[in-house]
Amino acid sequence: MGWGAAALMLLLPATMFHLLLVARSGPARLLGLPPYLPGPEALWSPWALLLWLTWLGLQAAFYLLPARKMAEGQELKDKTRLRYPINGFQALVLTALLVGLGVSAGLPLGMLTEMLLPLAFVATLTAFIFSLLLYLKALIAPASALAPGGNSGNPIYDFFLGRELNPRICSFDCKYFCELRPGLIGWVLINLALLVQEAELRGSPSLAMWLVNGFQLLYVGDALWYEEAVLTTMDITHDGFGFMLAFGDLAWVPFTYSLQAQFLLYHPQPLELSMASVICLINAVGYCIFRGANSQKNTFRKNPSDPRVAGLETISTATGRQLLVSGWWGMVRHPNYLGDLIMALAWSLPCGVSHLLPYFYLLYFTALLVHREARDEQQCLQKYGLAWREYCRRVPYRIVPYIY
Ligand SMILES: NC(=O)C1=CN([C@@H]2O[C@H](COP(=O)(O)OP(=O)(O)OC[C@H]3O[C@@H](n4cnc5c(N)ncnc54)[C@H](OP(=O)(O)O)[C@@H]3O)[C@@H](O)[C@H]2O)C=CC1
Ligand SMILES: CC(C)CCC[C@@H](C)[C@H]1CC=C2C3=C(CC[C@@]21C)[C@@]1(C)CC[C@H](O)C(C)(C)[C@@H]1CC3
Repeated sequence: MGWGAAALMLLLPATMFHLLLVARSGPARLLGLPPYLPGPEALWSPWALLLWLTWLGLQAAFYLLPARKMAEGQELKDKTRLRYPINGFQALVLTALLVGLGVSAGLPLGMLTEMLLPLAFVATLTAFIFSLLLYLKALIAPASALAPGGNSGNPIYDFFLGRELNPRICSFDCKYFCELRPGLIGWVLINLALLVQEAELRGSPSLAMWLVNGFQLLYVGDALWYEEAVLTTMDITHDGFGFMLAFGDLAWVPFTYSLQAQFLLYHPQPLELSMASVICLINAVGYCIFRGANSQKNTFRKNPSDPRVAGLETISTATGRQLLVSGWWGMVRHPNYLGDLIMALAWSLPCGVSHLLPYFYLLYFTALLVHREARDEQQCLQKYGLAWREYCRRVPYRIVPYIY
């Protein structure tokens, strides 16, 4: 258990650096060796550290600004509910305004692309230090504040999965903040820097770069617009906050999710308008399924008699909650994952089919969602018992109709 966690703690950052190095290399081979191994001078830069800490500080300041709404989380073991500020979209807009002001005052945004390696390094370092502090903090937390997993007694495993469910410093919720702000907004900022750099190098950004930027901005904008929905995801309600999530949120998301744009900067791809239209259509279909399914479930969970969901067929469970068996949730058991995967395909297609590298996200994401689906299935079976079995009988496919 501890060995597996230790191996992942080495493997995940190594994979991220591999991707960063390979994306800028000529052959861009996902499965090949990286072109060179970066020395300390390529990884360490005090400027990158300063920039990273400023970024975290800025996002933390935006988090603390008055919010348009305070939302309540799920009920905790001690029957209390935490409150969360809903101002993520506001943070995105304020960041965009600040960056816009900076660029018009001559800030060389494209230069950010030269700093990706040292930035990824300091983000990884921060994730390690942060997880260590979280681990220590959990030692003095009451038992009711601990996550169901991550408390095995094996320090390496617990450090990796995270011991405390909702670590907070006063009202500042560390996990909720990291899940949506620095990493997700950082991802679209890196994408934008790559677009600006491409324009500087080649006169204008390519159509492929526009598409990747547009699609991923839509995804991040959507996540922040519907921020409240993240409060019901298993990351917030079930998983502890340890190295996996800290590294995932702070380093993995911004530096590997921007892989397609990184690839395009170093490997420009021609894209015809007709093909671009097909790709836009694929993204739109994926987005409609993803948003439709997530909103349908959230509306239903908030108020089952809401007219938008009141006509849907349901199964009653012994807990008093109901399960949807028609609408999006009657098509497959995880229609939101299906939509997300279709979008992931649309993000890679602008990069052409000559390289496997831009499809890394699609491959990784498929593995992540298949694993996540199995975990969720297990939890639902425990929660709903026979009613869940009945749901599985009526909706036999998990993610892809007639296939899986
Ligand atoms: N881009 C990325 O890296 C990632 C994106 N995601 C995305 O995050 C989103 C949230 O995913 P996730 O938190 O995993 O899971 P879901 O949003 O799918 O939530 C699963 C929960 O929904 C409820 N549920 C399941 N079936 C039904 C039904 N038929 N009727 C009503 N409620 C049902 C159950 O909880 P209950 O009954 O308690 O309400 C279940 O535990 C997804 O869109 C996913 O694609 C996720 C991970 C990574
Ligand atoms: C480093 C590991 C290999 C894996 C780490 C996993 C994390 C990167 C993901 C776990 C769940 C996530 C979610 C989103 C981003 C990726 C992580 C943190 C999410 C914020 C993306 C935007 C979506 O709209 C969402 C539904 C809000 C997502 C919630 C889960």
